[in-house]
Formats: sequence, structure tokens, C-alpha cells
Amino acid sequence: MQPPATYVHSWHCTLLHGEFGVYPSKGIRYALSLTQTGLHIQRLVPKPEDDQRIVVPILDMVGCHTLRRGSSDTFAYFSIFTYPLKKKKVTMGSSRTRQRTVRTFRVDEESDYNKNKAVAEKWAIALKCLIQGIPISSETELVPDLLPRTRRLFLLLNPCGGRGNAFQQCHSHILPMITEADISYNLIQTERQNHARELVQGINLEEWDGIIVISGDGLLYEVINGLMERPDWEDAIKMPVGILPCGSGNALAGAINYNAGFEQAMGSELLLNCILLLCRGTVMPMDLVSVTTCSGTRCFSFLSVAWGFISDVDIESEKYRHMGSARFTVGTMVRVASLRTYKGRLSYLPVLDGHRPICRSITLAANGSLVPFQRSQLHRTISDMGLCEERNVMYKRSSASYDTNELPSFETPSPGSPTALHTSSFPFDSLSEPSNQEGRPLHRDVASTNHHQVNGPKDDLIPPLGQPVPKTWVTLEEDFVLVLAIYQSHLGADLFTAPFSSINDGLIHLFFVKAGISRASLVRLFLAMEKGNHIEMECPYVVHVPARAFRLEPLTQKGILTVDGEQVEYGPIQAQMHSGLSNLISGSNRIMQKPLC
Ligand SMILES: Nc1ncnc2c1ncn2[C@@H]1O[C@H](COP(=O)(O)OP(=O)(O)OP(=O)(O)O)[C@@H](O)[C@H]1O
Repeated sequence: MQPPATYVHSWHCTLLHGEFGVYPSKGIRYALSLTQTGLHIQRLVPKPEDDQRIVVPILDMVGCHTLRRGSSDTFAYFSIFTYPLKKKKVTMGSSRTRQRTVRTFRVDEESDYNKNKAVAEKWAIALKCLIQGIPISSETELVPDLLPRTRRLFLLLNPCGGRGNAFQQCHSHILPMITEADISYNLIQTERQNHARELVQGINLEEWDGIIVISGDGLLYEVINGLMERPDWEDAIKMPVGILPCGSGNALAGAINYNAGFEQAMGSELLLNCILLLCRGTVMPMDLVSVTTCSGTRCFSFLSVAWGFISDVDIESEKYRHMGSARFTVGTMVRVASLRTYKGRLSYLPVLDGHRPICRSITLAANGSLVPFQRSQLHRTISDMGLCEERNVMYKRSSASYDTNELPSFETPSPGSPTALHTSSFPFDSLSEPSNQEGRPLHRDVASTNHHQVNGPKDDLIPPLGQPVPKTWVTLEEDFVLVLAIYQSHLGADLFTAPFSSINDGLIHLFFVKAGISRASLVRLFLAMEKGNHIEMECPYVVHVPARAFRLEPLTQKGILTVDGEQVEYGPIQAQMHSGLSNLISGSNRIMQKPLC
């Protein structure tokens, strides 16, 4: 990660310098120089044959502890805990993994322990400040007051998430690393669906600096909605939340990993990256979308609303849960083999760029092979409707700026009001009741059925579900293979679905695939999505539109709708963006503060 050009000089200036022994002592001595971005280690004794230096990036560090060996020892020690990324040779090629490395330095300049201890503490304070993104310079007096009080995290672990190995991951990686980062915690194992939702409704906000789910996206969905159900929701939703990926999809973890500038990762590499970022602890606003289902129930979503192919695969693949993320691959193959289409009406409030709506299409050749980016048929279709100029809009990651739409605002009806809709008034059914192979009931029920969310900011962009959408909205009636509204870059840790999306860009990215797409093209689309390459493709059947609000009215009677991967009641559904409503522990230092050096 590069510092801003104007700060390059100060970025490399030395904050601290010293010469130390090591533990265990083998007569080796090092010169250490600390800069804003790394610790430079130069061996002094025995003298190296060539001028080799090791640079340990601050980004690889989780913490630093000071130590003493015994009361008679006059030396003080400081240990630095790092997790550098190492390449590992495996049978077929190589893979990456983070390996714990501890370096302990001996402060032995003085014959008085207290003087050596003061030096060791100074180094520990400086390192901790840099890890946590607290600005320091060579002029800063390195005193303990620079550091915030010990962070206290409320950890919620779902023993049934993903492959069911969250408990094992917690003991082998998570707890050791956060202890090295001086984080105190309370760990609770969830016992059933909605347990996390209930727990966060009862916590004292003053007692915690963050709520972390050790699970998949489903548990975070419960936490966010539990916070929104509190009478003090305005304060509660500002509680920083975080995720340590132990689920199947791990979409938000994929987005956090990408936001931090790491390479796309899965499994324990992704988990270790996310623990590292949690230890840094920096917080950023995260967009939430309020979703209203046909009964008038409102819930808050941080990831996606899906209908058709994606929600079918998500829910129908529950029976392959033991496979971890591979369950989605199997589910995709099954669903491709018996491809369904769904008739529906999709309306959306487009985002204006210089007062022009933006849309893009992705084109595959008729035979399903990738072709260079061209103007697509669908582009023309929309342009002909006077909705969009014929042009290709390329998005830059986190640099897009759009005009605010000036639109009338609407009152949202309370769930009991005459305009609110009720499930019974819609002739819709869920396509499938989730069940596993053995026929045992699954832990997933249709989410939020019993939760009427009344709190939260007003949905001022959408009229009540029973009323028509404003004339300024775009409405399409189509046979769809899928409709997806996503507001994170990733739909799964290895599904880089919206590369132009960022955690707080205030945009709902609507993707839809129309009936007519060949099975081969659909498979290619999902394969290309792994690396985000689908964006370079053109396909007349695949469209992306940024929006601020949308309404989806299924006209096919049976189907599955999901919000953040959780099944919700089937029927008309609508949603509106509430930008930056929550806070996410992203650990990212992308918005760097000017160093005071
Ligand atoms: N002890 C438990 N037993 C059964 N289900 C539980 C338990 N604790 C939580 N749950 C439920 O498990 C569901 C799935 O959890 P989660 O989403 O975290 O994992 P996942 O589905 O494997 O991952 P992802 O959502 O990333 O695909 C949640 O809806 C949650 O309510």
C-alpha cells in the first residue's frame, strides 16, 4: 500500500532507532529503525557478508508485548508478533499462507532494569500506535496515554456456520492473535437461529468497542437487525461490527479483504487476513439497505437481495453444507442443469451521473465465448427508450461520485397501516422448504418472519409497496434468470461480483440476467466472476445498473427471495439505500492521515 506522494519523504523518516540483542541470546545484535510503514532490521554482530536488511511491514504485525525474564535480570525485552504471507509448496503448484513469527529483542544498554524497561515500552507504544493507525512522529513523546484503552470485543461464534469448524479456528488462530493485540473479549457460542439477534438487543453498548461474528454473513445479518430492533437503535447501529469468516460464502470478509488491498483469498488465508485487520481495528462507515417485504416487514441488509438463480442455489445447496464453499459450485451445476426463468417486474431509481442515468451491459458471444467489450444490444434498447446514452461507463474503484437525485420523499407506512401489504394477500409460495439430506430440520427458517422492523431512518425514496413507483423510475417487465441487488464488491469470498462497489459508496448495484442466456454463457459468467473479469465481457442478457432504490414484483408464483443469503417471505419486495448507516471494523488504512514526522 503506497502512502500519498506528498508524504513520501516523511513516510520513510525514522521514528525510532536503537541497537539491541535478541532472545534467546546467541551473541547476535541488531540495529532497528522504525518508520511509518515498517521495522528495518539490520544485523550488526556477527557482521553479515553482504548488506542485507529485513523490513517487517507494519501491516503484518498484530501487537507488541514487553517482558522481563526474572526479578534479578536487568535486561528488558519486547516481542513483536507478525504474520507475514509465505508461499507454500503444495502437490500441484503453490499456495499462500500467513505464518506466525515472533521476534524478541533485548534492551541491554543500561545496568538499571527500569531504564531498559522504559526503552522497551517506548518501542512497544510506537509499534502499537502504528499498528492501530494512531499518528505519531519522531517528535511525539511516546507515553502510554497515546494508546486507547484496551479494546473490548463481544465475540459471537456460530458452531454451525460453514463446515462447522469455527470453534477450532477460534482456538487455533483467533483467540491467540487477538490476545497478542491486547484485545479483551467475551466469547459466546450461539445456540440457535436468532440467538445472536436476541443477545445484541440486551447488551450494554457502553461496555463494548465492537461486536464480531465468527461465522458467515447470516450471523452478521442477525446482529445488524438485532441492533436496529433496539429502542436506542440510532446509537446501537453505530457500534462497530466485524466478521471473522467461518461461514460458507463469506462475502463481507471478501469485501473487507479487497478493501484492504490484499489479494483475493479463501479459507485460512482469508481468515488470517481478517484477524490481522481486526487487530488494527480501524473503523469505516458501511452502507445499509432497508428492505421491505410483502408483509410490510422491514429489515436491514449489508450485502444483497437475490431472486432466481442465485437465491435458488444459496438455499437449495443447504443440503451440501458439509462441503463448505464448494456447496455453491455443486448447487450451481444442479441449477444450471435445470435452468428456470422467472417472470417479474423490476423498477428502480437510477443513479444520475451528471444528470444522465448510468447502465452497462456485459456481453458474451452467442456461443458463450468471451468477446472484447462492445456496445451491446441492450444498451441500445435502453437508449432507445430515452433512458440512457449509448456509452460504456467504466467504474473506478471507490472514486465514483454521483449527483444526489432530487426526488419527492414518501412516508413509509407502519406495518399495521392500511397501505401495508400482508403475505396472505399475495398468491406466492416459496419454491422450496429448506431441508437437509437426512430430513432433519435446518437451522435456517425464513428470516425475519416474526420480526416487524419498525425502527430505522425513514425510507424517503420509495412509496409504500401498494402504491405505484414514481414516474422518474425505470420499470422493466421481463423473464429473468436472476435479479441481484448487491452493495459489496463480493457475493462470496471468491465471487468478485461488483468490482466497482465499495463498502460505503451509497450505491445499490442491480444486476439482472434475462431469459435467453445459454447455459454455457451462464457458466462462463460465473467462472469469470471469480476474478471480476465478467465486467470486461459483454452479454445482451446481462445488465448492471447502479440505483438508490428498487422494487421487485415477482409475477411467477413460486420462488425464493433472499436478503444477505437468508430466505425471506416470497412476494413483492423493495429496498432503499441508507448510506453509511452502520460502522464496520475494516482495519483498512486507505484513508491515511498525514504523518506528523
Ligand atoms: N447454534 C446454532 N445452531 C443452528 N443454527 C445456528 C446456530 N447459531 C446460528 N445459527 C444460524 O446459522 C445460520 C447460518 O449461519 P451463517 O450465515 O453465519 O453461516 P453460513 O450460512 O455457513 O455462511 P454464509 O452466510 O457466509 O454463507 C444463521 O441464520 C444463524 O441464525
